[in-house]
Amino acid sequence: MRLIAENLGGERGGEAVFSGINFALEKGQALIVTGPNGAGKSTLLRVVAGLLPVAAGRVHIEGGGEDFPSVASACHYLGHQNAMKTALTVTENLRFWRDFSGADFLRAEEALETVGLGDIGHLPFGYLSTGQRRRAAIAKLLVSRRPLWLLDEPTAGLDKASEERFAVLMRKHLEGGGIVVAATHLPLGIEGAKELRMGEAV
Ligand SMILES: Nc1ncnc2c1ncn2[C@@H]1O[C@H](COP(=O)(O)OP(=O)(O)OP(=O)(O)O)[C@@H](O)[C@H]1O
Repeated sequence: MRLIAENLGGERGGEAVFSGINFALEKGQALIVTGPNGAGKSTLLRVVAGLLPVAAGRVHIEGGGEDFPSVASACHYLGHQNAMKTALTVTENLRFWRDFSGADFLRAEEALETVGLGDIGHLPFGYLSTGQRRRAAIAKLLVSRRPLWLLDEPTAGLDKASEERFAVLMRKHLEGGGIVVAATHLPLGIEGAKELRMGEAV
């Protein structure tokens, strides 16, 4: 399976934010997207995920077969907002995402154990600290099996131990043939990742 962007352009509010983006990622490869605030990293991830329209060029999956014919069907998108309902418990939120995304992987309880939140699944998501919310959102990546992880500043708000735990999860995902595209200002602990630096030319 490959993720390919060809001459990709994106815009916000009718203004071009980036253009001419090209990359091709094979199974097991990661792309780290860097650049200053406002460079268009989040916009790029949202365009790739299909949450914003493509303004120019195209982005597609090759060799995804029947299970993953499109980027949208192949990806987990982890945005700045954690996409969890504050009034539902952490476990209820993860069960929702497991049902919604299909391709069951870990159970909600197992995913929470994996991110070190095994004892707070019963709490409403709204009670969690910033870092705990991020860890619960990371657990969302583990409740259904999707090969492409699109991650927007995934480690923002995480303590050192959680950062390291997340690096292990990403490495496992890559070793299992997954693909990662991550926008970040911080090192993510993945060796051999490609880098795309944005904000230098539009
Ligand atoms: N809804 C919107 N309408 C108009 N312009 C927008 C909208 N959302 C974002 N922008 C603009 O698009 C540009 C790119 O923003 P984006 O969030 O993609 O940058 P970023 O590289 O992810 O920044 P950061 O490092 O601060 O997260 C910015 O100039 C921003 O002001």
